[in-house]
Amino acid sequence: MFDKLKNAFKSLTNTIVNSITTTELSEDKLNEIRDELFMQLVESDVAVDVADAISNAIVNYLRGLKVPRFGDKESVIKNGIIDIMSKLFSDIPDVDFMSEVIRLLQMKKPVVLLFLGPNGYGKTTTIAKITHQLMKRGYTAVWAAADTYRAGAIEQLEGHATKLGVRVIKHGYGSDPAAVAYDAINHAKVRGIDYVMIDTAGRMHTDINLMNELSKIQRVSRPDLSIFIADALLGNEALDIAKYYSKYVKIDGLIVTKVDAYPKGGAILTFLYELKKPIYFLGVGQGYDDLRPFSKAEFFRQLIL
Ligand SMILES: Nc1nc2c(ncn2[C@@H]2O[C@H](COP(=O)(O)OP(=O)(O)OP(=O)(O)O)[C@@H](O)[C@H]2O)c(=O)[nH]1
Repeated sequence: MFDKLKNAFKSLTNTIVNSITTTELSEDKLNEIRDELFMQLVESDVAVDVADAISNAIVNYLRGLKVPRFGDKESVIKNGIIDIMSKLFSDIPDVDFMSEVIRLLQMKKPVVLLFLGPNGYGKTTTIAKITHQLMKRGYTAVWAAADTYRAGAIEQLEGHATKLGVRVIKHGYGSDPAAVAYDAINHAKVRGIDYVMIDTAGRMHTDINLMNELSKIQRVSRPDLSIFIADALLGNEALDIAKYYSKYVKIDGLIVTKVDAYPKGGAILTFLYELKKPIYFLGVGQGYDDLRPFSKAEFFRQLIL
């Protein structure tokens, strides 16, 4: 995964290892390294501002750096770059999603999870994947079919629900989605169900009615976590949409889908840097087990080591 982004860091390390000696790198060489890294990051789908911040931070680290003549240059440099990346992204927490939702359940029941994002980004599939993970650990869930707008949305949710053996709380199309969410939470309270997953509509994101609708669902259901589903393949578009959503609804964290079909990898750095929200999982396929917990530290190690 992320081959293009990994190659960008690999060629960066190679250039540095081949140029750095016991003397410092010249300003000309540093500029060359910065420009080359910037280009490769942008080609790997990292947004321009983010590519700029990363290449500047790395060049600042290299300025004045000397490595011992017989030292292991490569590992000094790789670890240095990991350190710089960790500092640059230090204001975004790493959250272990499963531990967090299980911790929340010690304090209240049901735990309410709200899923947000445009149509087709993978909301429904992700709800099914997370439910499957929770059910494997012995927890119970109910789903709220709060996309009462798009024809077929309820049936699509029910398709996954049948496979997993989950109850779907639904009203008719055109009904108030906040009422569906409210009913699902009550259902869970009465039956002692652990988790409520709320599926929401994702039609044209600039639709102000949709934003008001989502904001009402959030007010009524008071979710413990509101999760934006971001499609990796749609990088910058997904970023703009997430920013737009966040003017109207609170977003606690992200799940990035379709990473299996996305060798570039750069959108992950862009989402982290621009949105300053934790990424809980990466979606890596269409099956229910195709969900990988995400950790920044691990991601940087994968890219650089
Ligand atoms: N390869 C891959 N496909 C995925 C992933 N997540 C979702 N998909 C596929 O993306 C398509 C859209 O996913 P849905 O879950 O239907 O998306 P949605 O956001 O609920 O969209 P609507 O149903 O249009 O509201 C489906 O074909 C999924 O199987 C993933 O991580 N990897």
